[in-house]
This record gives sequence, C-alpha cells and structure tokens, in this order.
Amino acid sequence: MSALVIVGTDTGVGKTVFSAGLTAALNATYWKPVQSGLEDATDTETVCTLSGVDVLPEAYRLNMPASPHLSAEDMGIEIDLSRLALPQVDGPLVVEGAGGLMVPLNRKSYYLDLIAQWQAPVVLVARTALGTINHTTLSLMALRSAGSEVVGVAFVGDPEPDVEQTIVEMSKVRHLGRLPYLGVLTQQGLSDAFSSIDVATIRRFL
Ligand SMILES: Nc1ncnc2c1ncn2[C@@H]1O[C@H](COP(=O)(O)OP(=O)(O)OP(=O)(O)O)[C@@H](O)[C@H]1O
Ligand SMILES: C[C@H](N)[C@H](N)CCCCCC(=O)O
Ligand SMILES: [Mg+2]
Repeated sequence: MSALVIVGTDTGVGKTVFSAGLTAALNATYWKPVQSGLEDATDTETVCTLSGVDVLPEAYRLNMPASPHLSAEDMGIEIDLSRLALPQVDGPLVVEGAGGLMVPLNRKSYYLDLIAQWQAPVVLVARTALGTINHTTLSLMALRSAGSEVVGVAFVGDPEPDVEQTIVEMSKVRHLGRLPYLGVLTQQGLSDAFSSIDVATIRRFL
C-alpha cells in the first residue's frame, strides 16, 4: 500500500478539488480522516461527485465547521491519533488533511504531527493569490522540520509566474503544475484541467 498526503497552506485553498482530480488520475482510493462540518457536502461527497473514485469512510465526522479539536470538543469527544493510522487498501491511497498544517487535532497534537507519524510523501496545495509566498514557505519549513518527504507544490488559481517561480527557487521545491479556477466544476472539466498537473512525478513517490 502506498499513500500520498494532500495538505494545504490554509483551509479553502482547493485541496478537495485537487484530491478529486489526483485520485482519479492515479486510479487511487480517497480518504479524509477527519471531517469537520457536516451541513454542506462533505469533502468525501465532493470527491465522489467530482471523480467517481472509491472512497473510505471518515474516521471522525464532526458536526461543527471549525478547527477539528474544537468540533470534537463540541461533541464531547477528543480525537485520538491512534485511531488515525493509514488504512490498508489495494492500490494508492490519497489522504486529504483539514485546513493547514498547524491545525490542532486535539490540545496536544497538530495535523503536522500526524503526517510526520504516517511517514508518507506530501503534496502541498497552495493558492497563487497574494499572500501565498509567506504561507507556502512557512508550510514547507514546517513539513521539512517535521521530517516529511515533500513531493512538491501544486498551485491553484490564476497564473502568477513570478510568484510561483520565487517559491520554487527560494524554497528549492518542485512545481507540480497549476490547476486553474474552473467556472463550472464537472468530472470531465476537472479531468481535462488535470493535464496541467505533473502526475507522472507524483506517481514516482508512490
Ligand atoms: N480549481 C478550482 N476551480 C473552481 N473552484 C475551485 C477550484 N478549487 C477549489 N475551488 C472551490 O473553492 C472552494 C474551496 O475549495 P476546497 O473545498 O477544495 O478547499 P479545501 O482546501 O479542500 O478546504 P478544507 O480545508 O475545508 O478541506 C470550494 O468551493 C471549491 O469548489
Ligand atoms: C471547517 C473547515 N472547512 C476545515 N474543515 C477545518 C479548518 C480548520 C482551520 C483552523 C485554523 O487554522 O484556524
Ligand atoms: Mg477539503
């Protein structure tokens, strides 16, 4: 079994949309271990709609759309990292984080700690929009200091060549492509847009 972890520089950067495209491109299985917020479509439901791939059930389904540690506390529970071991599946597993790396799972551990425990390669999803140099650089520093293997950065948004190049050069990280904002998100549209992502390089880490 080989897993790939998709993390973001922040919540709402496009991890789920990227994960849907990547899971389909790799013919993989998708897993969102901790879902906080159940009122709108969950990330797992979105991935199903956008790519029709196999998905695993979440380990934690938390009602409140907030930081996982707070959503858990709101339900009177505490997230137990020992319940979040990577599941065994046939073929590759694409695992989506929640928010950014320094999001607490409980009062002692961050998502970053769990990712380091997994010892799986990581793809960082980053916006191209203003502010991304700081967020992306800090995220890469955190991943590297935790000992995680960084596959590269996948950008989402309108092209910002100078910004993207600055991150790649100064942080010495692979550019895995840029997913544009799609006016309408459809399975075919996402699959077509994913031709701009360097799936071949990502596959080498599996
Ligand atoms: N490439 C894209 N084209 C069009 N819309 C997009 C794209 N990427 C993301 N979006 C939209 O932006 C919003 C946030 O994206 P997404 O849910 O993928 O973020 P996320 O990083 O997974 O957030 P979370 O931390 O909640 O898991 C969604 O409404 C999504 O449909
Ligand atoms: C609710 C949201 N969509 C995500 N699932 C969780 C985001 C947690 C962010 C916490 C924070 O960085 O302040
Ligand atoms: Mg998501």
